This record gives sequence, structure tokens and C-alpha cells, in this order.
Amino acid sequence: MVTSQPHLYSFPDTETLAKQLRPYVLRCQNAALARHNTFRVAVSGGSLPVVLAKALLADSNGSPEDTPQFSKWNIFFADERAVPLDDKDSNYLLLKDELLSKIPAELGAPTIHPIDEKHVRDGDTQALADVYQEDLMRSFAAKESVKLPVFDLILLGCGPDGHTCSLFPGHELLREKDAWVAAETESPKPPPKRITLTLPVVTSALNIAFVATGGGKKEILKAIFDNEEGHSLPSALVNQGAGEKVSWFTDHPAVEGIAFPRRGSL
Ligand SMILES: O=C(O)[C@H](O)[C@@H](O)[C@H](O)[C@H](O)COP(=O)(O)O
Repeated sequence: MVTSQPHLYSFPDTETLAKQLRPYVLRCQNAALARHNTFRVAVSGGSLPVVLAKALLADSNGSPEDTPQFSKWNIFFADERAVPLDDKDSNYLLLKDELLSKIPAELGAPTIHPIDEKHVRDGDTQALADVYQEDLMRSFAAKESVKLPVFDLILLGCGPDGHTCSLFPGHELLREKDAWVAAETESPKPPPKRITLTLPVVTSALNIAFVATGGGKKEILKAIFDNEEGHSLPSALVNQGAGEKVSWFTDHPAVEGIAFPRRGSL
């Protein structure tokens, strides 16, 4: 557990949120490119790909700092449903439809790391997770001493029950210490079979951003930020494990009535 606090930002609407998310993501990109000439990012499903597309496909001011260099991006999935890549439930398909297919050619094409459909077809969700972990190992563990992958940025959503990735409240997966990627076969939210990054991988990232909008998130965000009882929720565990590395991008309806201090700009 770290003692520093997450950053909570709140904006009037999703448009304004997306305008602020852009420089945040690009700062993460630019720092990563300066460090190791590649930007390793993990993304979630839900409403995130739409907001991310709004942020990243907006016109650049022309400066190198404000330009997504997609050819240097390696995009992984924070969680993925065990379905074919062309299934309507696939997070890959969602990201493809909302963002990847709309990237102008001059910005370059990112390297995408989708799940291996072979283990979707044979129904072996543990093998699906293991193969995805091997993909991460190839990308991150150049040295054998690497215990956990360190993403430059992980972009997350927060469900109305406080879940994030496919880490659900009270689930034994929250205690996983060793695996980088875990299989979930009885998700309380359909579809039941999924794979997910584990909590230690999420909290090891250099930057972690949640995007949570709408009045439907008000109760759960209050529990996460203000209430002792909410502290064991998966999204709260990310706050506790990563502290100031975490930034929450919310809109005003999502944080109405929350006492935790929030800011209107980065
Ligand atoms: O796999 C899933 O079931 C979804 O991807 C889910 O985890 C989503 O990210 C959150 O429920 C937040 O959803 P919203 O961003 O739509 O609020």
C-alpha cells in the first residue's frame, strides 16, 4: 500500500474531459518515447474507447508534443472477453471500431496485441490467459529478472459495482500475487469467460487513468473515495496500491456530493 493520494479530476461534460485526457495521454506517450522509444499502453472496454477516440483523433496543434505517434504504440487489453475478435462483445472490436479504424494514415499504425482466438475456440480460458501473459513477457521481460511488466499507461473504466479490468468485488483474483494475466470463468457480468491483468500489474504501471462518467457512477465513486466500506472494492485497491500514479477523469454528475478533493484541470 502507498500513502499518496490519487488525483481526482472532474469536468462539466465528456467533451471537456476528452480535451484534458488528450494532453495527459500524450505526456505519458512523450515520456515513454524519451525513455524507451516505445509506448506500452493497456486499454479497457466499456465507454473508454469512445472517449479515447474523442481525445486522440481531435486536431493536433501541430507541435510534436501534441501529436500521437501511433507507430510507436503497443496496445494491450487490460481485460478481454473470451469471444472471437469479430464478436460484438469483443473489447478488441470495440477499440477497432471506435479508434483504430479511424486513425489517419499519416499518424502511423499502432501494434495491437489481441487475444489468441485459438483458445477462444477450444474454450480453454486459462490457456487464453497464459498465452496473453507470454505475449506480455515477450514485450516486457527482456531480462529474466523482470517480476512484473511496467506499462507506461493503463486506461481503465470503473463498473457500477466498483470492478475494474475483470477484477470483481470480493473475488479471489484480487489476491493474485504472481500471475500477470488471470482467467475469469464466472464473471458476474456477462460474458462469463474473460482474461484480465492482475492487480499487481495494474498498480505497477507508471500511470493509471480511470474514465468514469455519468450520474450512474455517483454512488460507487462516493464509496471508493469517501467511505471506509468502499476500500476493498477493486477500483479502490488500485488507488491504494498506486496512489498518486492514478488519475481519475470524471464528469460532474459522477462525483456529485463527493467530499474527496477534486480539480477541474490538470
Ligand atoms: O468488460 C466489461 O464488462 C467492461 O469493459 C467493463 O469492465 C467496463 O469497463 C466498466 O463496467 C465500465 O464501463 P463504462 O465505462 O461503460 O462505465
